[in-house]
Amino acid sequence: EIPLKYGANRLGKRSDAAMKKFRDNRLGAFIHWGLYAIPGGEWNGKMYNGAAEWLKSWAKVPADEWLRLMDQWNPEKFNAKVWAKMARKMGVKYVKITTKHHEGFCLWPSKYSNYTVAQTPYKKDILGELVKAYNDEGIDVHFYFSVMDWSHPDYRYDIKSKDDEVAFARFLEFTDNQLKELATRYPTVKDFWFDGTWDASIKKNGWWTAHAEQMLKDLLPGVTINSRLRADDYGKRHFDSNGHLMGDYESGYERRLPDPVKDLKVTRWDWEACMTLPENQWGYHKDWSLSYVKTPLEVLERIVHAVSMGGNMVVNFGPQADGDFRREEKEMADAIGKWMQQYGECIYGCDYAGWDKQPWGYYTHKGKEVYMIVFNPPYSKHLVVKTPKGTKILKATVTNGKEVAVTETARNEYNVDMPAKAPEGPFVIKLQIEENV
Ligand SMILES: C#C[C@@H]1N[C@@H](C)[C@@H](O)[C@H]1O
Repeated sequence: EIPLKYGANRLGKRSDAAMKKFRDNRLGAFIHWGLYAIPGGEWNGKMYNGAAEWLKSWAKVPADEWLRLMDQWNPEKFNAKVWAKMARKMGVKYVKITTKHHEGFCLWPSKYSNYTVAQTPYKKDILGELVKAYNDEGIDVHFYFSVMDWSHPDYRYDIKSKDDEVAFARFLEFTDNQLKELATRYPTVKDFWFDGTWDASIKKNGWWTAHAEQMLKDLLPGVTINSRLRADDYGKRHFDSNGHLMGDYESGYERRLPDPVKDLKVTRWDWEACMTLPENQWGYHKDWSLSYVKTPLEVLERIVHAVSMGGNMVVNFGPQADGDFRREEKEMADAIGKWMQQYGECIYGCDYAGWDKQPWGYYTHKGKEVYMIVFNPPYSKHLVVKTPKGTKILKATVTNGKEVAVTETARNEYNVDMPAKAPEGPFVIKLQIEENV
């Protein structure tokens, strides 16, 4: 192996309680909320169909002009308790909040920046209100933090001169200060999800990424850190130059998922995917007609797909500037919540089953049980199941406890009958199994 000073600190999955909780949570929500919610994708009368939180970039708005949006930041409908109840009803076990996105506006009153909620008409600590409200509902809070900061004069996309080096060193110190501030002000935070780490300036400072991870772990024992923060001695990201995962879980699956047959390598490590409802809108965009918007069924399938491969799924919400959510997002949260209420046991605490993928849907596994989550019921009314060598199916029940017939058709092959009255929409059959027979 290539000797590395800033490569992976650990081989294999973390096995401590904090990581187990991260893993068992399985379903999270993303909150992308910042100044970008005010223009909602429109600038000087022109609508941009790129991601709304990148509008400053699409419309080439100078930082000082963009940050003047702070004068309008006063979400009069914002109620952290209402947001937390919506998350609980959706069945998410954690929420990732954008503490600071690329624009540099901080949802907390950072003493290291003039671009924070404290300098807006709203004044109050939004992040603090949200952390308390979610925690009071038993929901873990994770912090999204963008290293790239378009508001900061010392940010550099690349390091091409001594001046760049000196400025970027100041920037990294500023970033350390903000991270320490977040960790000490909000000690119940469970995870840092870093973004905006793809520039050459970060790749050339792999040492800092390892330092930032260690600094947070010293301040918050058990905290989890995503792979996207990390760059090794040679600028390799997520996986170091020896192919080992850096950070505690892979975070490369943004708006995409590993193939359930060809990409089974992901089951060897922890990973978390995140997704948007439109094709690519994280922050609030006024006009969702500009791209396809996923149905609850399509969102559900992505959640189940991720868990079936041993990953977590985070579904994104982009609150309006007034602090309320758009109708489509409220309806989505409601629809997912109804399904999770009925079938959540096949998601929470579940993992990759290691059984061959079948066309009718997905498997998840917990203890002595394997769950079949059926999205595509076959005309044959039989669900073909192939178990690994040495594994037998003892019994199959639908969630209301009713048994369905299981017929062995060959060694390690079974037909599991569809329930006589198949429920509307994706449903779950629970298999009692016996292994090493
Ligand atoms: C690119 C990019 C960013 N990564 C996603 C999680 C959003 O924050 C988007 O703006």
